[in-house]
Amino acid sequence: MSSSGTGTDWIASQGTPLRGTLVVPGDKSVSHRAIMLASLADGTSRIEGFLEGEDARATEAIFRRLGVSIEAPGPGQRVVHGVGIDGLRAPDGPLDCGNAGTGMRLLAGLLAGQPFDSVLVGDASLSRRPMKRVTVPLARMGARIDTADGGMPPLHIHGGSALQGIELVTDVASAQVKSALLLAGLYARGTTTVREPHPTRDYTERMLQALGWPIVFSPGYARLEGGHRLAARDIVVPADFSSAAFFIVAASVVPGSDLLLERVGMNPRRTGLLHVLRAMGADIEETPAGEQGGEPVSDLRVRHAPLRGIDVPTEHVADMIDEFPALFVAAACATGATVVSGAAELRVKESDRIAAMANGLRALGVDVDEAPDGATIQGGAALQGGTIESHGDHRIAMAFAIAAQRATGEVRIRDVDNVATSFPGFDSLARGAGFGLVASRGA
Ligand SMILES: O=C(O)C1=C[C@@H](OP(=O)(O)O)[C@@H](O)[C@H](O)C1
Ligand SMILES: C=C(OP(=O)(O)O)C(=O)O
Repeated sequence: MSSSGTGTDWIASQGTPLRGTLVVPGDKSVSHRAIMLASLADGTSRIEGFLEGEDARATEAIFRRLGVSIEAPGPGQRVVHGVGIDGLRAPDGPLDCGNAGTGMRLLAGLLAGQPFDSVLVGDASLSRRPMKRVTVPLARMGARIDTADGGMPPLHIHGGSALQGIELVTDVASAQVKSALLLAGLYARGTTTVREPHPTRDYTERMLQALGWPIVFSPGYARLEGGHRLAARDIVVPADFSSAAFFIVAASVVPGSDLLLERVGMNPRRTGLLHVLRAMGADIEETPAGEQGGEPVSDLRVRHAPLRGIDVPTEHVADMIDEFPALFVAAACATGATVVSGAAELRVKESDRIAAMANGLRALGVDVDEAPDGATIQGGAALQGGTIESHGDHRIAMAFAIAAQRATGEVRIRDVDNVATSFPGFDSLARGAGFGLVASRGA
């Protein structure tokens, strides 16, 4: 997605207290994996709650190009006719991952094990994101992948390599890297073992197990061997915690709010934001609502509460990696300073999220000090109106839509089309809950 400002803008301003009951769309991480693993399974899998966002749809389109028949009988529904672990066929051209780091990195591992060549490309933002984190360890397994200069996409993956299972310790805490190695491990001789510096989301491991592939895993550790098969199974995708996070923060910071978010996915590797917000004084009542697709889900009732700044414990960073844009806004609305550290990964997401949030908050009158791996946000000052660059990053755009609900003037958020990658319909859901938010042609 371009960051030139030629797309849609939002004009956001204070609305009413946030009230009502919301269900946010399906989890992006689970949706990518559901398409991938159902495609490789023997038999037909039905997916419910599939995220109708551009990232997950890009992965779906890629598997169609790889010869998998996927029906879409209704919104959020997919019927995937699996071709079996060795059933993918060579694509007739480059495969477009769109804006999705998850799609490209997981596919790098999966396609490295195929007998055919493939090329993975992405949009302008994805084309600037680092891929050596997957290509270097995959090369140690025997994969042959060429990148552009500096380890950037496109990825030219040479098929027909004999992969060898090895033990790898990842340099960064990244579920994408871990998953790429495990997916290559499906095609490797012997055992692939991955250890992580901090535990990350384990959806790949859980879904492999649910589809019958023997795997041993615990936080920060996963081990599997090649040579098995996957059995088709129906998959229910829970609501995405990272999408719910914007409403959790919004209801916390807008006075008078009382919002119920129903059946939110509560995988413990995703919910770091809840610990941090509660430590800041947030009022979040959690009622377990059973399981969906093997994941715990809860109803979350969030009421406005005064927040105070904290030092964010680094142990929570990996468990809230996509929630920092929203957290920066909570910090700006809290009294006192909030210190974020150990979060250098934020600099290599869809945008440099530390710089994008620091610059945007400064434009609204907030004092922010940047560090290489985080920032100190001085909360408590009244937020002003202003113009914000989203840098074509969905999470930056949504974070500033929340900030605007506390601003004294109008906030123009530029270039918000990218929100459709993870949260299609965010603006209408937000307006329904009480946000002041209208779309406008980019100025
Ligand atoms: O595995 C996944 O589905 C994801 C892992 C995280 O990325 P990293 O693995 O780069 O931390 C996260 O930021 C991304 O939105 C989704
Ligand atoms: C970083 C994200 O996704 P991806 O890496 O898949 O582009 C995100 O959704 O915030």
